[in-house]
Amino acid sequence: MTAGLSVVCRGLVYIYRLDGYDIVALSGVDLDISAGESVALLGPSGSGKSTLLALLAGLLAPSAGRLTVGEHDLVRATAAELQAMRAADVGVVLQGAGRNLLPYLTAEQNVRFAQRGVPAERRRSLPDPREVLTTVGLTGRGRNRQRPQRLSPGERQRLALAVGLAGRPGLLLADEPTSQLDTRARDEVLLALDAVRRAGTTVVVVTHDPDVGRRMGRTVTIRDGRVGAEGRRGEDYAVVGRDGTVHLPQDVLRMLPPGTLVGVEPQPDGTVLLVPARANVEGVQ
Ligand SMILES: Nc1ncnc2c1ncn2[C@@H]1O[C@H](COP(=O)(O)OP(=O)(O)OP(=O)(O)O)[C@@H](O)[C@H]1O
Repeated sequence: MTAGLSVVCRGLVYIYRLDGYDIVALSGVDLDISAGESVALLGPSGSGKSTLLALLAGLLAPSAGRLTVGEHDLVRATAAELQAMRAADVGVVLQGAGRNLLPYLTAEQNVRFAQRGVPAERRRSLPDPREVLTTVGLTGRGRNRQRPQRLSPGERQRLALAVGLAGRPGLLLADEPTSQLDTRARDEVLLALDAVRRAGTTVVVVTHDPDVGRRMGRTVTIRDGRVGAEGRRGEDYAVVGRDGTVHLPQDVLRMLPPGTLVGVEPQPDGTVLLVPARANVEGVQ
């Protein structure tokens, strides 16, 4: 078993500075992920998913707010501490399997190479590369001795996962691990992610694929740089932001387009009614 790492984001902000302009990619993310939990990050293009993943990986430093991964405070950490965290505790699988792999090494050598980055005192307790390949279903038929080019797209993606897992991280982050795969290859990757989860690793996956979301147990939808909605055990919820705003689901937004005046009426049974103002009410257009 691997000791999964928890994640805490509080009012997390990230601003890109580009040609003198500020681009606010994350505008106050509040998110708790428990040790060993698996979460799919969903959301429209440009909503900030990849930026959040890069912050969790310690590849970007927060502009404001709080962020901890296990015992690591990623706001206070020095560059050397972040590097040590990445080497020992966090596995990152970049979008596009090939970007994670060295083409001239075999599958087994790719995993072994990734293990070299782990601090020496931890390296002794790492699993054999073949064991890591077994976790992602990549054993048999001599696949451990194949170079990435000789593997199928699904196998390559699973090898990329194995490379991310090589150092037995407490947190695995994967950006779009099932994109550009056919249904069968995608199912193989999902099975591999199930195995990673069962081993106790915390898993955060950025995806556009609703099936991946369903499989992960919990979905977190990023909208306009913050958590807009969550799905848990098949139920969908809007999330109240720290400023009291709520992103309404699309079907409700069609009934209450932006600019609609609504009365917010708490009910005795604990529910809350949103009542659109009638257009003929005096003073209300
Ligand atoms: N390197 C960068 N420099 C400037 N702005 C950036 C940079 N990377 C992302 N952005 C901007 O930050 C915002 C969030 O981008 P991000 O890539 O995190 O979103 P995303 O949800 O992952 O999108 P996608 O699903 O298309 O990958 C967008 O407005 C994007 O244009």
